[in-house]
Amino acid sequence: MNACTPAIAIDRVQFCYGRPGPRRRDTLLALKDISLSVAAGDILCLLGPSGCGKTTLVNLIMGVDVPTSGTVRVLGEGAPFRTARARIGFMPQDDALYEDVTAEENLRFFAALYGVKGERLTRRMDELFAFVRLDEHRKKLVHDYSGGMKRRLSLAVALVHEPAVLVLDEPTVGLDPEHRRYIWNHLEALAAQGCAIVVTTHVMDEAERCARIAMIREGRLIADASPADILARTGTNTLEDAFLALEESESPDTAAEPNVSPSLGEKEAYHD
Ligand SMILES: Nc1ncnc2c1ncn2[C@@H]1O[C@H](COP(=O)(O)OP(=O)(O)OP(=O)(O)O)[C@@H](O)[C@H]1O
Repeated sequence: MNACTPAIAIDRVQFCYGRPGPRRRDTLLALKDISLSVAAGDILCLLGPSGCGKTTLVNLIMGVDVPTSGTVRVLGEGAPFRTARARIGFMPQDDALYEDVTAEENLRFFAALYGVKGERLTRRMDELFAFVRLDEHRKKLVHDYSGGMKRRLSLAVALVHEPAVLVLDEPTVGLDPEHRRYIWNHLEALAAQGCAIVVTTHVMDEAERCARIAMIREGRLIADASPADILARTGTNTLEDAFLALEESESPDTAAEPNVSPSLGEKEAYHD
C-alpha cells in the first residue's frame, strides 16, 4: 500500500441478501452502488436509520461478507483481507465477550489472538483499562458488568493490538453522556495518530462530531461530506432536518436520478 492508497476503498458496491432467483421476495438488495473511501487519520461516520444497511457495510469492510458486485479493499488488500485483518480493530454491535471470566482474562485472550504478549501486553492492559476507566474492575467477571461497562471493555478489545483501521458498530449505545464524550475525544486522538476510523450510529447528534458523514438511506448513499457542508447544502440547521431534506430529494417522485452515488474520493456527492 503506498501513501496515497486509502485505508478503506469501497467502489460501486452492491450487496444482496439471499440468492437471486425467480422469487424476488427471497432477496434483498441491502446496499446499492456504494462508493466511499477512508484515509489514514479520517473518522467517517456511517449515519442512517435502523435497517438502512450500516452493519451490512461494516460486515463487508470486515470481510465477514463479500460484495455481490463492486470491490472493497482494506489497507490495499481485497477480501478476505488475510494480511490486513490483523491490523483491523472491530467493535461489533453486540458485545462479543466471555461472561464467565474476568475482564482482564478477556483482554488477555483477545490480545493473544493478535500475538500481543510479554511487556507489550502488560503495557497495553494498563493503558486500555485506564482509558476505558475500568481499572478497578479488571478482576471482575464480565457477567457482573453493566451494559455500559461491557461496551467499554469491547472498545478496549478492539484496540488491544493498536490497529491501523478501527471499525466501531454503534460504539456508544448504553453509555452515559460523560463516557460518550470521553470516548469520542479519544477517537479523535487516535485519528490524529493516523488511525482510519469508521463509526456507525443512528444518533444524529453524535455524527456531528465526525469530520465526515456518509448518510445512508435504504442502502443508498445520499451524502458524503462534512456536517457543515451537509447543513449548508441542504439549507438546514440540524442533521436530522438535512437527512429529511436529502431523503425527500432522493425519493423516486422527486429525484431525477435516484441511483447515482458518489464515486470514490468525491467529497460533495449528494444531489442539489
Ligand atoms: N442476514 C440477513 N438476511 C437477510 N436480510 C438481512 C440480514 N441482515 C440484515 N438484513 C436486512 O438488510 C437491511 C440492512 O440491515 P443492517 O443490519 O445492515 O441495517 P443497520 O443500518 O445496521 O440497522 P441497525 O441500525 O438497526 O443496526 C435490513 O433491511 C435488514 O432487515
